[in-house]
Amino acid sequence: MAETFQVKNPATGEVIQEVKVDTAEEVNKKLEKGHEAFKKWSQVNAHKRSELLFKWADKIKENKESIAEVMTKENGKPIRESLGEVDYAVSYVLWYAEEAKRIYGRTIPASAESKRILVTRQPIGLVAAITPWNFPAAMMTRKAAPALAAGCTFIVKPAVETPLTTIRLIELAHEAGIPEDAVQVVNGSGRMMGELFTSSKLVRKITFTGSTPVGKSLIRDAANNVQHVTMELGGHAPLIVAEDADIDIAVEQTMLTKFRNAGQTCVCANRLLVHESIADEFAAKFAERAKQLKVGNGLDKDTDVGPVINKKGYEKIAFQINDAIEKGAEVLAGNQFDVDEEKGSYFVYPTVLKDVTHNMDIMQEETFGPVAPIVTFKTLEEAVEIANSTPYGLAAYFFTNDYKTGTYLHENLDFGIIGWNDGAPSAAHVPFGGMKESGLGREGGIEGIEPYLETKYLSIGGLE
Ligand SMILES: NC(=O)c1ccc[n+]([C@@H]2O[C@H](COP(=O)([O-])OP(=O)(O)OC[C@H]3O[C@@H](n4cnc5c(N)ncnc54)[C@H](O)[C@@H]3O)[C@@H](O)[C@H]2O)c1
Ligand SMILES: O=CCCC(=O)O
Repeated sequence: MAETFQVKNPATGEVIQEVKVDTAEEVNKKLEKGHEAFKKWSQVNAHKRSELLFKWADKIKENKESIAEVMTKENGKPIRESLGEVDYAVSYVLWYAEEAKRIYGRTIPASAESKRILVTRQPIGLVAAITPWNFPAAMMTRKAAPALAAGCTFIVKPAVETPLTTIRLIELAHEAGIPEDAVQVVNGSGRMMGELFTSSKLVRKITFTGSTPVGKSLIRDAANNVQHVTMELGGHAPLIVAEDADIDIAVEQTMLTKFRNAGQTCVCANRLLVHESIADEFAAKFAERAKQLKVGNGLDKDTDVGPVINKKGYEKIAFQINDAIEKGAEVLAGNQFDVDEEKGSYFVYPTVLKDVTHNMDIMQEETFGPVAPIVTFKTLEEAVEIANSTPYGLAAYFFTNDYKTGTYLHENLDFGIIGWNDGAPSAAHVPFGGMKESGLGREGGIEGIEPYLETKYLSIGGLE
C-alpha cells in the first residue's frame, strides 16, 4: 500500500487530508519528465509563456477564497492573512508574466572588423524547489513564476505541514494550460527529496526557502553536480527605534512586522533595539497594542494571531521566553499559552519582554514566534553593532525622521532588506533576499529571473 502522511490543522488537530508520499522511483520519473518537457517548454515563445502565466494568475484569483481557506486550515494563519498571501502569490505570477517578455541579450563591439559578438540568454533547465510551511503559496510562486517565465521546467516539494495549498496551485497551473510535465509537485520527506534533487544530473538548479542548517546542507550536496543554487534562509531581524522616531508610527509598523503569521516569518522583527530615552514609552504603547490582539483559530474572522505550526516550534518559543525571564527580562505582555498536547495545538499569546540582555538565547537565535524582546541602546554605533552581531542578514528595520540617521543606518546595516519607517517592505517587484547566512541570490524584482538564465556569447568571425 502507498505510504501517506496526514496534514493536520494546527488550531484543532483535525486531520484535513492524507497525502501520498512519492517514492524515490516516482520522483526520479517526474525528474525525467521535467527534463524531457524542458525541450518543448524552452521553445515556447516568450509571449506565449507570458500569456499562460497570466492565465495561471487568473485561475488563482478565481479560486482565492477556497485556496485561502485551505491555507488557514493547514498553516493556522488568520484567514485575512491567507487571503493576503493569495494576492501576494498572484503578484509574483503577474510580475514574471511581464518579465518573460523582457529577457534581453546584447551585442558587444568586437576588437576586429571581421568579427561580431552577440550575447544571448537561455533557460538553465529543470529547476527543483523546496519550500517552507510559513508561506505555502507565495514562497512557491516566487520560484515557479520566474522559472517558467525564463523557459525552465519546475518541480516543487512543499513542506509536509502545508502541501495542500501548493498541490492546488499546481493543479491550477495545469488548468491554465501550462503543460503538466513543465510544472510538477512531489511530496515526502525533505531529506529524501533533497538527496534525490541534488544527486540528479537532470536538475540544473536547486532553489530553497527554509532554515539555514538545511540550506547549508543543500549547498554542500548541490556542489556534487555543480547545480545552481538560490537560498532564502533564516533571519533574525533587528528593528531600531532612534531617539527622534515617531513612536506611534514605530509601534504600528512593529506590530505589522512582529505579529504577522504569529511571528513565523523570516523577516519578522526579532530584536527591538530602542533608544534608552524613549524605551519606556515605546514599550508601554507596544505592549498595550500587543495585548489587544485576539488569539484563536485562524478561520474565525476576528482572529489576529493563530496557533504556531507545531510542538517543535512552540518548544523553541517557550524555551526562549523562559530563558529570558530566568536571566532577568520583565514580561510586559503575554507569556501565556493555550496548549493541547493531545490535539497537538499550540497557541502562544503575543509576548513583549523588557530589560532583555545579549546573553539571552532570544537575542542570538531566530524565534519564529510572537515574542518581542526589547533592548535599549545609547548610540547609533552601538545599535548597529548589536544589529550586525548575528550570522544573519535578511531584514532590518529602523525608525527615524532624521535623514542623517537614516543614511547612516542604511549604509551600515548588513542586511539585504531594509525598512525605513516601514514594517512591510516585501513585494513582488523588489529583490528579496539575505546577506551572510541568510542566503544566496535574490527573488522578486528584475533580479529574480536572473538565476534561471544562462548567459551565452557567440563570436562570429570571417566577416571581412
Ligand atoms: N529567506 C526567506 O525568504 C525565508 C522565507 C520563509 C522562511 N524562511 C526560513 O524558513 C525557516 C522556517 O521554515 P521551516 O521550519 O519549514 O524550515 P525547514 O528548513 O525545516 O524546512 C523547509 C523545507 O525544507 C524541507 N527539509 C527539511 N529538512 C530537509 C533536508 N535535510 N533536506 C532538504 N529539505 C529539507 C522541509 O520539508 C520543508 O519543505 C525559518 O528559518 C525561516 O526564516 C526563510
Ligand atoms: O517568511 C518569509 C517570506 C515572507 C515575505 O515574503 O515577506
